[in-house]
Amino acid sequence: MKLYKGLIEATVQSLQHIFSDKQQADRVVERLLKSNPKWGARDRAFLAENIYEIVRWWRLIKFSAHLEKVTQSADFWKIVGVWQIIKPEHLQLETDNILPDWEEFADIDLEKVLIRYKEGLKTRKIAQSIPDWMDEVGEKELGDKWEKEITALNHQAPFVLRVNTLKSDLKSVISIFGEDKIETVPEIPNALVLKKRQNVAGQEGFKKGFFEVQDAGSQLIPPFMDLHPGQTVIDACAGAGGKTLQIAAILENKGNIISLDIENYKLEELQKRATRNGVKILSTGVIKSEKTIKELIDKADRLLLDVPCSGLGVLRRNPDTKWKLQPTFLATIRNTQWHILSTYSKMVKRGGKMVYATCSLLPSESENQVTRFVMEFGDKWRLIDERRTSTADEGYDGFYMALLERIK
Ligand SMILES: C[S@@+](CC[C@H](N)C(=O)[O-])C[C@H]1O[C@@H](n2cnc3c(N)ncnc32)[C@H](O)[C@@H]1O
Repeated sequence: MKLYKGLIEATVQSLQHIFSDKQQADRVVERLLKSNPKWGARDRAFLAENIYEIVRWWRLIKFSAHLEKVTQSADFWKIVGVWQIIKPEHLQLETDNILPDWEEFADIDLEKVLIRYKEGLKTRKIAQSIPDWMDEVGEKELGDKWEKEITALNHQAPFVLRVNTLKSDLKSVISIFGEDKIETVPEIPNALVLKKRQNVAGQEGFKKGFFEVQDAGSQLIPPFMDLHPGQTVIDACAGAGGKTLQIAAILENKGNIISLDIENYKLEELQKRATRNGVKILSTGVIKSEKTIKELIDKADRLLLDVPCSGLGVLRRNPDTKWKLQPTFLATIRNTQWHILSTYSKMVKRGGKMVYATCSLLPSESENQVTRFVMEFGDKWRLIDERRTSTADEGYDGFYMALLERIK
């Protein structure tokens, strides 16, 4: 594709916001596209894809560009230029005609870039573009599985919808997009994969709440909770409520859902989404202190603990996590997870069930927390089932879920 200077300039500025100003990549892209409504679909796709792919392959590009640090505007231009050379579809072209004759690209030597790129491919942490510490933790915790998972997590995620059965059905949503543009997912009855990424938020069907955007792996979690209409369900780390909405659909709007979080703005977003989705059984509450939890002791038939985590299982969607996550955060978040699991579990009534879930690949955030819980609270709880999804083997985001029953 011919490179347009305006688009490359916008890419450079966006990367500066992400790496120098530490802004979130998805917000930067969203703002960029919103503030330039005149750009056509092709330009928008080019920008979003280039920015995300450069964030994903940042270390490999930096290495290929022979850059120690990327701080000045000229460094960012070089990064964008080098990416044009090593991006897979251009590597296949075997042409030396990739970069336009712009002064910003003047010191990029294609031959040198390709030699350095090939050298980088020999070392996993450079080839897969991850920080040293992440490669060490991944290898230590996952052994041989690490390489194939991190490789799979470096591909663009599929674009998955969940049909909202409170307002629509599979057939109707398929007909909105056209049978040739969408695929079903055999294991997940209400999941649909759009073959081509598109902005669905502006569509009538979305505004009417007929479907939501939700990864297939995430859609496996609410059905894992053994839900039945009429139950009282607490979603204790609800965020903006992707899973709350699905729980409401499984309950057929019968029963009660109490969605909690420590962040009020997320619950406000959930309320808006719930209205759009036709959810009638939801109340929300901000967790300000332990009091909120104490008031709900023994109240829940089902509890979902979709705990905060490293997010290593969803790197396909949030590649900037690679560069923002710090090893010290892992220790802190494990403590938070343990606190949530050991104290919030009291909200489940006797005979009730809870699901502990993470979007992390690491056993230390997932299996090991549940093993510890069963060791310490085995007189009251039993583990019924566990599941881990694999991006490499199944194509879903990397989730972990454990179903536990309160027996006493
Ligand atoms: C993995 S996200 C939840 C995603 C959400 N369940 C969904 O399906 O969209 C974890 C959430 O836990 C919240 N959180 C962090 N610490 C918490 C705590 N101590 N108690 C409850 N929620 C917490 C975060 O604000 C975040 O929204």
